[in-house]
Formats: sequence, C-alpha cells, structure tokens
Amino acid sequence: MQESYYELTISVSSHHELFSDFLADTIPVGFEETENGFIVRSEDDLQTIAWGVEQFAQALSKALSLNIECECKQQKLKASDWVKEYQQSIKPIEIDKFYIHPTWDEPSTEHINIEIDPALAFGTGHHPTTASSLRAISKYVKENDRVIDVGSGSGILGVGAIKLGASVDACDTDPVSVENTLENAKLNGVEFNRVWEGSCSLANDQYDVVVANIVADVLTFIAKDLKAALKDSGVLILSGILDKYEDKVIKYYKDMKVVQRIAQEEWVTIVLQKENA
Ligand SMILES: C[S@@+](CC[C@H](N)C(=O)[O-])C[C@H]1O[C@@H](n2cnc3c(N)ncnc32)[C@H](O)[C@@H]1O
Repeated sequence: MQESYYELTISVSSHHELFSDFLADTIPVGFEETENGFIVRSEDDLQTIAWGVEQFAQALSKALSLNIECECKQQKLKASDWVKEYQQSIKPIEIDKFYIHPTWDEPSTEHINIEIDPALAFGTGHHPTTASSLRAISKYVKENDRVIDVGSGSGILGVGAIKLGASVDACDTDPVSVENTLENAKLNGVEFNRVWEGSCSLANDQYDVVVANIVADVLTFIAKDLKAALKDSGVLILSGILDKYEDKVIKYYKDMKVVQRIAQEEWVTIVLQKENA
C-alpha cells in the first residue's frame, strides 16, 4: 500500500447531475457525491482531472449562458490502513450457545464457535436479525434435525445449525451469497448437505426447522413455499422483519401459531409452528 493518496474536492454551484455524468464518463476511478459536489480519491495525482472538470464547467456555463461556479482543491493525504481499522472494529459476539468471532480473534472455550470472515458478506452476527435468528436456532435446532437456511447470505445461520448437529441445506437467490455460504462452511470445517442458487421452492425435502432471515415482503411472497418445506411438527423461524411490518407478515401465516417472538431494536423474529403440531 502507498503511504499517501490524493483527494480532489470539487464544489459546483449548480447542475450537479451533469457534472456527475461527466465524471462517470471520463474518470477512471470512482467518486463520492457530496451535497455540493464530489470527492475523488486516487493514489495518482488528480490535477489533470481537476483541469478537465474546470474546462467542463466553463463550457457548460457558455452553452447555458449561466455562471456555473466550480472550484477544485487537491490535497495529498497520509493513507491509513483501512483494512486494519475495519478489522479492529469487528468484535467477537456471544449469542446464547454461539460465539461468533472474526478469523483473527481467539475462539471461546465455553461456546460453539462460529468463525467469520467479515470481508465475505452480510451476516457477521452483529445485525439484530442475524443475532435473533441465531438465538432461535440455539433454542430450537436439535441434533440430527433436518434444517434449511433460506437466504443464507454468509451462511452463518446454517453453519450454526450444523455445529448443533443438524443436517443442513441452504439456498440463496444471489450467486455470490451461495459462494460465501460454501466458503464460510469451509472456514468453519463443516459441510452443508446441499447448497443451491434459488429459493426454497427448489427444496426436495421437508425440514424440522426452516429459517428465513429475509425482508418482510419476500417472507410474504414465499410464505407458501416456506410452509410446504416444513414437517408437520416443524419450527419456522422468520426474521428480517421491521416491527412495523410484523402484522402484515403474520397475515400470511395465520394458519400457524406463534410460539415465540424475539424483538431486538426495531426488528422482530417470529417462531411459528403448524396449528396441529
Ligand atoms: C438479510 S440477508 C440474511 C443473510 C443470513 N441468513 C443472515 O442471517 O445473516 C437475506 C438474504 O436473502 C437472500 N434472498 C432474498 N430473496 C430471497 C428469496 N426469495 N429466496 C432465497 N433467498 C433470498 C438475499 O440474497 C440475502 O443473501
């Protein structure tokens, strides 16, 4: 990593969108949009870009017969180790039976450890929806259970269930998440029974525990599939629900009984069973 980098701050008095299009079309690096302009950062000197932006502002002012003010200021800044700073911000977290720790931290001797590489994907256990799903898994998943993690993301929930002795399938509509699920399983020295790209409509089994930490709307769209994947005695864990949408989601599961509700911040996780279970 270089010891310093250049930061170009561009302020424009109007026509923000046209400047944004110009930058997107002409500069080889990304940029940040601010309230009155843009910030460009690069390890290379950005004077040429500053010159180009000023020329564009002049041409635009002329074409529109307006006075569009544009100021470009470049500074050379000392680079800090962003990766290290980010890593230090991710702390291990204890969730009931589980201890979720980044690869660079020591495991616990008293918990079931889940190792995570936060560079991989969503799902470090720090988000309330993941944390409360893990609480529910900790309580309801038993040894030899068949479990499916629908919307597996990093695979953290499925990995937790495998470590409790379950045989676990996982699926996600996002191919990158599918890869991350497999990578995190490897990192934790465990194996999923089956992992696929897509949703639980492609499951060819019924499960003792179905867990889906997705958003409220999706939980309503796939309600039928989630219920079909559940054994009669099974437990369905729904998470990713903002409390304001809880009633809306529950309407799609009114043939089931709520056996537990876990609220954390503005999020709720609902645990359901079939009425006759
Ligand atoms: C909020 S993340 C949860 C990740 C992980 N299970 C956790 O608890 O941290 C939701 C995941 O659901 C996936 N997803 C969205 N819609 C889906 C669907 N219909 N079926 C399966 N997965 C879906 C997304 O790609 C995303 O990876």
